[in-house]
Amino acid sequence: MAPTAPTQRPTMRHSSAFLLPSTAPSSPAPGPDDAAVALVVLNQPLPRFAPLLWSRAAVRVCADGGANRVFDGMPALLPGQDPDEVRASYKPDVIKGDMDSVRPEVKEHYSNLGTRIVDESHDQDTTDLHKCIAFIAENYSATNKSNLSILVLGALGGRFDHEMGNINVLHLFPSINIVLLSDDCLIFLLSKMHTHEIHVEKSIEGPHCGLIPIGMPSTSTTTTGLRWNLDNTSMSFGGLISTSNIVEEDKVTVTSDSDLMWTTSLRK
Ligand SMILES: Nc1ncnc2c1ncn2[C@@H]1O[C@H](COP(=O)(O)OP(=O)(O)OP(=O)(O)O)[C@@H](O)[C@H]1O
Ligand SMILES: Cc1ncc(C[n+]2csc(CCO)c2C)c(N)n1
Repeated sequence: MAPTAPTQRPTMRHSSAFLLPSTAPSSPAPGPDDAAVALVVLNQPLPRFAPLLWSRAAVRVCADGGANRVFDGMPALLPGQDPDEVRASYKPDVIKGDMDSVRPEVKEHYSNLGTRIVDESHDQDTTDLHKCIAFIAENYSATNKSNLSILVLGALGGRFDHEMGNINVLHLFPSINIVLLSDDCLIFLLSKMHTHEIHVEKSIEGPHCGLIPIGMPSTSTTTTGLRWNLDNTSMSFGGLISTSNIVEEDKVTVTSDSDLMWTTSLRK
């Protein structure tokens, strides 16, 4: 009998070029071949790069109290500009959630500017972030979704139950490229269906990184480009997980028999 061919997975490429300033010499602002960006703002302090990502996004959605953060936080991040003008130009397309956190005057302000308000207070089983991702997924056709990145601002560094709920959303929508962001780090999911090529933008991210089997153990993970690479290695909670690892090369590759969370630190 002929030997079985090793499983070949298609390669998926990842890059955080969306965080590069437009003036960066190595990389221009995203062009027509780049993924479309949808932005979701959560109810946490806005990261410093919020105005940049806002300007790159095709659609901007606030999860409930995330609208307060845009209303209060964008003028604070743009101190040279008139706060009223900032509030007029940084207008969310949608505010969605169970509406127990957005302040009435903030809701009124954006509603008057034409923001769509989607009140789902009847649903107490899904989080506001889940509701926002579902909204974006429903409003993008299947073909567009493969070319869509959803960037989630304020997803980490707050309440632990919220952080875990935010990470669960990555697993609820495994076929959508979702990146959880804070001022300090980013996280995305690496599906076991692909080999992953992660292009690390060293001017803005690293050197610290982690590769974490969050849903179930991995019996075999292989990497290149890290200081402590895995070579057909098992990972599980209670055993080895790869934290405090270091990115050594511009390109990191990961192949695993389980979905893994990839995280890198962001430079200040
Ligand atoms: N402390 C936090 N840490 C991490 N994420 C947060 C935190 N607070 C809010 N979020 C995120 O922002 C979203 C909107 O939060 P908001 O405070 O408006 O409503 P909530 O009632 O606390 O959240 P939910 O309705 O989802 O339980 C949440 O779904 C969550 O994703
Ligand atoms: C088993 C279980 N645990 C917690 C909640 C509470 N909860 C989860 S999402 C959500 C909506 C918040 O906008 C709320 C209240 C639930 N429903 N079911």
